[in-house]
Amino acid sequence: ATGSVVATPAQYDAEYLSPVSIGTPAQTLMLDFDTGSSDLWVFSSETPKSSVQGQTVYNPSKSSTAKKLSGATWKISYGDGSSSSGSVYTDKVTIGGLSVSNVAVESAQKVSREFTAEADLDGLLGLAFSSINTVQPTQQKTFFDMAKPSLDSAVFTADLKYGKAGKYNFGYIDDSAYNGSLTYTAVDSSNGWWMFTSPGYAVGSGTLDSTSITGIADTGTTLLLVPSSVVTTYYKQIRNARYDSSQAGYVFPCSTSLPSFTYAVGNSQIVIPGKYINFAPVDSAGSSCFGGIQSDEGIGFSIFGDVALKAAFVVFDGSQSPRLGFASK
Ligand SMILES: O=C(CN1CCCCC1)Nc1ccc2c(c1)OCO2
Repeated sequence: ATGSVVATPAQYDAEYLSPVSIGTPAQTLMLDFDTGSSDLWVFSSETPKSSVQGQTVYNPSKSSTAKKLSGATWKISYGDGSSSSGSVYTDKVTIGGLSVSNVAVESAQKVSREFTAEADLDGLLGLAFSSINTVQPTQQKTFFDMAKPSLDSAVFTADLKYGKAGKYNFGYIDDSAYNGSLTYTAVDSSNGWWMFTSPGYAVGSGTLDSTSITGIADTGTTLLLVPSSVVTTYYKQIRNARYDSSQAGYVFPCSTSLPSFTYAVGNSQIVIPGKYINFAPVDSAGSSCFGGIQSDEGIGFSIFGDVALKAAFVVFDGSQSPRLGFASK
């Protein structure tokens, strides 16, 4: 089996949302596919009304295929400080024509204010390793792990785009979606993430600096978060860029033309065009813009978020020895 679903950007490409059908008859919600976590959770009929502001909710009592996972609970907090928690059902989940039965659908009984404020986001679909799923007392498998036995190939691919709809595919690699060839690189999944080491980077047309960057391929994080030495080197190339402590990041005039940022993958390179690194205006006047490359200070590793991933076609290979494949496009 295979599946293919659109990934539509929201809020200046801050997140990408995909339609997911849950239950019988189908209840379709817009979920944020997150390769940085491993819980499929949704706004639901159990979410306090005061916490639901525009989201579409999943109602298990209206699904003939829903089953309560008795005694199971979940609780998750993300690097940006947001969090959610609740109860667990199993139900049929269909993504882009790919149907999987008995998938753990985690019903939110609490969500933090960041999620309430995100009217377009109805939940998350975790695509990291099942070893970091938060359901207790019985840890649950991700949608991808549940689908794997039925897939033509044990892979999914992320083809996110700048300011327009991209795609997530399951079970196959669309060789027409990228240029040249895929370069595969080793993954350390021991902490549950798609972690890899980029052997170097370059700013603009400069030569490759062989400072390696170890981080996770994370579709759920908006920006590229890298060591401060790399951040400093990048913004040093931009006359009017400065660190704005009130924004806790580098900003520059929105009219600035930005240098590209290149990250190495094995012996090949992915070039992030400068315009991808102008993330969003920090003020309504739109005079000052927030950089798409910021520091990974305090995280413990770097994060190749959407700013980095949307410059590539990325294969998440979930075979016996997981690996990541990158190609330019
Ligand atoms: O929290 C996230 C991504 N997260 C995915 C689920 C929705 C809410 C955002 N990323 C993240 C991860 C580490 C961080 C960080 C942000 O800010 C500082 O460290």
